[in-house]
Amino acid sequence: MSGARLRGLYAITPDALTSDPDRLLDACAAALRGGARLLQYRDKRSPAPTRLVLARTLATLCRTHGALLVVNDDVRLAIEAGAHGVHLGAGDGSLADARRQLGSAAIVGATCGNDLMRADAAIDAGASYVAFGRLYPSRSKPDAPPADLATLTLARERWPVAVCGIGGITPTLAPAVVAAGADLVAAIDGVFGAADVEAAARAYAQAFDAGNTAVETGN
Ligand SMILES: Cc1ncc(COP(=O)(O)OP(=O)(O)O)c(N)n1
Ligand SMILES: Cc1nc(C(=O)O)sc1CCOP(=O)(O)O
Ligand SMILES: [Mg+2]
Repeated sequence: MSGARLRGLYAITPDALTSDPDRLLDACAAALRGGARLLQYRDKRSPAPTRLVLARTLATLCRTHGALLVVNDDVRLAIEAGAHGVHLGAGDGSLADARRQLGSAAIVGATCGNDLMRADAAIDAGASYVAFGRLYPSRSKPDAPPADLATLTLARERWPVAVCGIGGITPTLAPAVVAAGADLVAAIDGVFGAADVEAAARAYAQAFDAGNTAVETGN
């Protein structure tokens, strides 16, 4: 599936579950059953051996569901785990080096804030998608600087690579993000903070259904 266009719900693992692998794996399985197309393993707390075991298990789980695993921050872990790719922010190392190490079929995602020039440089360096956020107030990352839906629209018009929106996106807000031009809607709390993770993921996935016009701007 790596060669296919990236589109759909992009669920990102929450800090709250990284210390409880069984609950983490159950919640990720539910998100994938609900229709998440990409899963990001984002774990800044666990020791390296635990992260390798979890990343390998999540890569297998994603394959079982026809989905893709992206590892946050760590190219080496992505390779060792057999993940489909990596997501890198400004301080996480070179996108071009990641592309070289992972190969042409891998996913290499880049944090771009609200900055189209950063996106331009990321695409030149080989990014598969460019992520803009935070679009709404975020409980998971409250200090992330704000970004506009209009930036998604400009990026969508300008480049052929996938455009990702992130930050405070709930299932209710997802249709507005897709309407603005997002190919990928990334979310932590809206998926994994839900009482029913599978149902929440399904609600996000519906934002990508043709003809969904249930746009709520959140403003
Ligand atoms: C899809 C997606 N977009 C943005 C980020 C943020 O990455 P970064 O700026 O490196 O911050 P951390 O997530 O590492 O705290 C992301 N992880 N995923
Ligand atoms: C990890 C992350 N990066 C962001 C950015 O703007 O770059 S916002 C964010 C948190 C996303 O979680 P939630 O869906 O719970 O707001
Ligand atoms: Mg990072």
